[in-house]
Amino acid sequence: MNGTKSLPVRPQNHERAHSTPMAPPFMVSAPGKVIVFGEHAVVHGKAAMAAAISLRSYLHVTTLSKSHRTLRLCFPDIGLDHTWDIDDLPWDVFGKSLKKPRYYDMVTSLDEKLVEAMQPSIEEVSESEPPEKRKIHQAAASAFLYLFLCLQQPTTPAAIWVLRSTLPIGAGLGSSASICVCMAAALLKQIHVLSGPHNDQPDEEVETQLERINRWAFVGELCIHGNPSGVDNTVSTRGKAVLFKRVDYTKPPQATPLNAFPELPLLLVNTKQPRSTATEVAKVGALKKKYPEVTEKTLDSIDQVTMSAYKLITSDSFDPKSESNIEHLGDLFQMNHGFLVSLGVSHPKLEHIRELVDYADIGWTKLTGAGGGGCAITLLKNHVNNARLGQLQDEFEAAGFEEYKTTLGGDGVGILYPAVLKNGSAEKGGEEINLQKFLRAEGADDIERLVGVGVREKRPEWKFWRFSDSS
Ligand SMILES: Nc1ncnc2c1ncn2[C@@H]1O[C@H](COP(=O)(O)OP(=O)(O)O)[C@@H](O)[C@H]1O
Ligand SMILES: C[C@@](O)(CCOP(=O)(O)O)CC(=O)O
Repeated sequence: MNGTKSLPVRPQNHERAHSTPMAPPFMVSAPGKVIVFGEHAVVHGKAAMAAAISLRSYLHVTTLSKSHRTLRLCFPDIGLDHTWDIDDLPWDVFGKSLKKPRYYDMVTSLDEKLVEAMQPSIEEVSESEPPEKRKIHQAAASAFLYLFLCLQQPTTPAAIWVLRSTLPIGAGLGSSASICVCMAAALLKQIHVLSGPHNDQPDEEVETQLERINRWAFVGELCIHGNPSGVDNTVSTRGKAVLFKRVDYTKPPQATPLNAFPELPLLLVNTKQPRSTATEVAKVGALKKKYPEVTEKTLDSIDQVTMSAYKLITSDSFDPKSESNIEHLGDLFQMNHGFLVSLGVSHPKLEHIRELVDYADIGWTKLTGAGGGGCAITLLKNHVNNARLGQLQDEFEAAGFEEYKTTLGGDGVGILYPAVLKNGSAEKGGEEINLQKFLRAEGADDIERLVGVGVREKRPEWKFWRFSDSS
């Protein structure tokens, strides 16, 4: 079935009239991240340090009555609107040659038979779009469909899935991981295999839920960019900050929480140069194949930088207000960036940001995420002159870059069930967030205002799986 062409798309009136929702609409949200140290090296078994940011994805699920048999994806950020008939999906691949995975299984690679069986359903997505756009649509649709087929049944109720994000897409801030975490959590919630989240949930139970979501989010990431390390989905699921390492892909990764991640004075700047994580990761893979020894040594050096930063940040004496501590961390930023340049994943626009900061002499810059464009982070020196900073920000703007205001170390995946917020609303019982309202929100600020998890204001209706010792 082809999707509607014009967006934003709302259900037709007759669609609404015939739909007696079986379950209330609900929402799921998960954050993006910045990799502070160790991108790319982490794909090759080295350590990385990453923190959740306050920019997030939001997924809204409306279950339809039994008279409907459709599965509709409405992802307006990328202009995707596609509807499948649930009965046309390749359910019969399971049981023949392929055992259907269970929701608690650990899946670490994509099954070629399932990928192949899904192909006709993916081929019909955005047929009339230009190839580049179609690729973006098909990547997101494949991640969803793969998880849907693995986790749900042919008898699953019809639903409309609306996804919106306040994250820039393909800019190194983990947009793909945050949407995969949302999809995995919502699909698991729909089949009632998640307990909570609720206050006083024992830590072991919290761990089980987060692990379950994270495993499936990783599978979604496999569909979008082929060879993910898992750091992005891990920090997006768990929130806060983590030191992450995955040596053996058949086992869960090591993720050491960094609950007391320091409040670092960071600038986050987007070159707006589009690139794909898959391409950048493949570049490093090719370099390693061509020059195994030198590349391995460079990756090892990045590992040492990351571990050195970890030691520094977690030492009792670390104080972000201390000039020498910040300078130490800044030197590590500079070294990490240099190694990434030598791996070939920088971009002239990223170098331009670094040069502007270097000329202003107010901090240390490194690319963050896959590079090749996307974002850079700058660690500011203490006592930076405001006028100088303002001038630098003007220079960023003049170069066509965009700066984001964000805080580090927030909550991971959260659920709003049902999709109702008090919002100081006069509506009895609170304001119901239906999909029309969600689709009408214009831009990131409006999305935050309507359904944001509450970085600026308290939104207690959003629930998170939190450990007892996390502040
Ligand atoms: N808001 C969104 N809506 C739909 N798809 C998205 C969204 N954000 C990310 N994606 C999917 O993720 C892909 C970007 O992934 P990637 O190249 O890894 O970039 P990033 O560094 O932002 O994670 C997009 O091509 C698209 O398929
Ligand atoms: C380059 C890498 O280390 C980070 C990619 O981050 P992003 O997709 O650019 O946000 C890849 C990975 O860890 O899977």
